[in-house]
Amino acid sequence: MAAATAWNCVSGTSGSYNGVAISTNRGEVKATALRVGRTQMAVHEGLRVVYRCNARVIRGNRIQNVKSRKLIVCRLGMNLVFVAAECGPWSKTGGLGDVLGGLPPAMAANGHRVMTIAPRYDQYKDAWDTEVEIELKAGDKTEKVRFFHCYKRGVDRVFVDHPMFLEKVWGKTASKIYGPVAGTDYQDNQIRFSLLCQAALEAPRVLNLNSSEYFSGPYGEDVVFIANDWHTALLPCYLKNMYQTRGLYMSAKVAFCIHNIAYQGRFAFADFELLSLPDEFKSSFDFMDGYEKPVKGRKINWMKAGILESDKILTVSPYYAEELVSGPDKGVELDNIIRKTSILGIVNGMDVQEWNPMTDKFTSVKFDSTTVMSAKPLIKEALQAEVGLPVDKSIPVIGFIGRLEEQKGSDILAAAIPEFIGEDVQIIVLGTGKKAMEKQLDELEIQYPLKARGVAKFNVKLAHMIIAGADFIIVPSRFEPCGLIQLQAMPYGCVPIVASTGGLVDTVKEGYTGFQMGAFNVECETVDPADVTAIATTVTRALAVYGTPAFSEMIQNCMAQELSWKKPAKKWEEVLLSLGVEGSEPGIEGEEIAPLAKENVATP
Ligand SMILES: Nc1ncnc2c1ncn2[C@@H]1O[C@H](COP(=O)(O)OP(=O)(O)O[C@H]2O[C@H](CO)[C@@H](O)[C@H](O)[C@H]2O)[C@@H](O)[C@H]1O
Ligand SMILES: OC[C@H]1O[C@H](O[C@H]2[C@H](O)[C@@H](O)[C@@H](O[C@H]3[C@H](O)[C@@H](O)[C@@H](O)O[C@@H]3CO)O[C@@H]2CO)[C@H](O)[C@@H](O)[C@@H]1O
Repeated sequence: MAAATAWNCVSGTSGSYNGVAISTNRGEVKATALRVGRTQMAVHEGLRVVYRCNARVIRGNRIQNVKSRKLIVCRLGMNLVFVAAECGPWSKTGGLGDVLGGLPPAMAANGHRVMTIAPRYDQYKDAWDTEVEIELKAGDKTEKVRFFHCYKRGVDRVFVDHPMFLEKVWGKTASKIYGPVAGTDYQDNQIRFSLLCQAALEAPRVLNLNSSEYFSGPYGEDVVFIANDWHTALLPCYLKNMYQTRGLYMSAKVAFCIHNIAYQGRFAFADFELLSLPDEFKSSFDFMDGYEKPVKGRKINWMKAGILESDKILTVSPYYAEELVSGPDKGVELDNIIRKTSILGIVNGMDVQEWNPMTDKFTSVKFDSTTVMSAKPLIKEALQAEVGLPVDKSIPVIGFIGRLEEQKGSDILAAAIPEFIGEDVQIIVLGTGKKAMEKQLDELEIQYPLKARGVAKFNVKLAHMIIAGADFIIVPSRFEPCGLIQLQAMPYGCVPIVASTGGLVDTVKEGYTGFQMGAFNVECETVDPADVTAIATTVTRALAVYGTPAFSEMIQNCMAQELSWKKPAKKWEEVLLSLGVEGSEPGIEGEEIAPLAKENVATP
């Protein structure tokens, strides 16, 4: 066993252990510090990351087993600040909120100090006023923002309070985060998200956070910011222009993660004046396209600037990373920019506490891989009864859950249903979004009363019932950066039928854990007849396997996978460490610090 670098036992049973290695019940750890009890760790050569575990302390040729739950092995770790417009469960329109809910606790579990910063859209009952108020520039005005805070699952959850967030969304639903209705944006979104980025840069310096048993005081300046999607693209610009020019945050770095390149934040070129940035940044924002919206011709493009000004560009699956640089169609005209910077894809994890068939609070029967074959038919009957379809456990049921936008291909599915509905099958479609697509859902029941149901609602309970009771989940996306639905479905033995795009390629193996339909036409204005045929033929193929031993095997393959945030978090750690922020060190392998907090669940 290798000797560890300097480490220290701050208090408790055993004195000082300088210069030894320890092995823990989570594998060998080269400890850089050791702590016993709740005593706040005195910073020892900058070491402050702590973790509960049992440990075997090896001192020369003597091995000492220390079985205290209070024993904490410490390594340096990193200070991580995630910034986003959504943060589940407090705010969510879709997968972005889920990622901000799940990845930060997984990073904290590995011993890093982790903060998320998102707007305060509502009077969250678990987040308290820190009474820290700062003044920020917003266009030609000065605005005061306050920070609210709570500490959950090992993460400092920080919420930026300003009427531009709270007044617009409070009392309404989380789908109003970006605009009054799907497809329409608030006029002042640029000011709103400029405030978010500026506040995010202040938070690590001004907030004196002490809720954690393991950390205290402000995060300081040696931090990695993880900016997510276009709303946070100003952050690297402000970091350079407002701080580093003053000698602040000199070693801080920004990783920019693209969750969906379809939304880039394109605005009139003249709006650059609103951003409180000097002209030297103009070229990073400068963008020409052939579209008339929001204005004809030259524009600013927030995401382009975020990509160019950040230190590392990531996205949410390796295959999507390839698609983004493949050409203007899939890179949505930023392919040339991303080719310059390069990009890395890490597949998302999913919330294994919420999506667990053994503990699911929305299903009457709990199951695992040994009981799935007898449990699923019972849940299927409950599902059929819930949506008003004929109750018959022998009929294969296909589910769809998703935002009703062209991305998700619900319009292609609607066109394909007549092609396969003659088979012995039922289909249940759940989603909200564009009104025309919601109407398509309403029509399903009229057209196929005994076979199909469309539910135009955001309904978490029904989403769980579909995933637990349906035999297949269909994901006919034109493009899909990662996709969480197929991840959520597989632990329930709900076999995915997916378009071959983005993360759906990385996470669903043809014939092993699901069925691939081939890549669809990414043109959003048309429904390509070839894609309609691909859905119909693949569904027919899947239905032919239903009920056979091969299908049981697929169910087992799906359920055997480890789809939590654990593995992705390790990959994220590797990338963020490579940015070389002062004082950063790897964490350790750990379990989540506290159970899932579900006090504020946003329902768009
Ligand atoms: N009507 C409804 N009722 C209840 N629950 C519903 C629902 N509609 C959707 N959901 C839930 O919302 C989430 C949607 O996840 P997706 O991965 O499909 O995200 P989305 O496309 O929004 O996000 C983007 O970001 C994520 C995260 O990076 C990427 O996975 C994805 O490809 C990218 O497009 C899931 O948790 C799902 O269960
Ligand atoms: O989780 C779902 C997606 O949520 C985010 O996307 C939002 C996007 O960032 C916003 O700009 C807005 O998008 C609208 C767009 O601005 C507007 O021009 C028009 O095209 O309609 C769009 C939809 O209303 O809302 C999006 C959420 O609906 C997140 O950034 C994505 O990664 C997620 O996929």
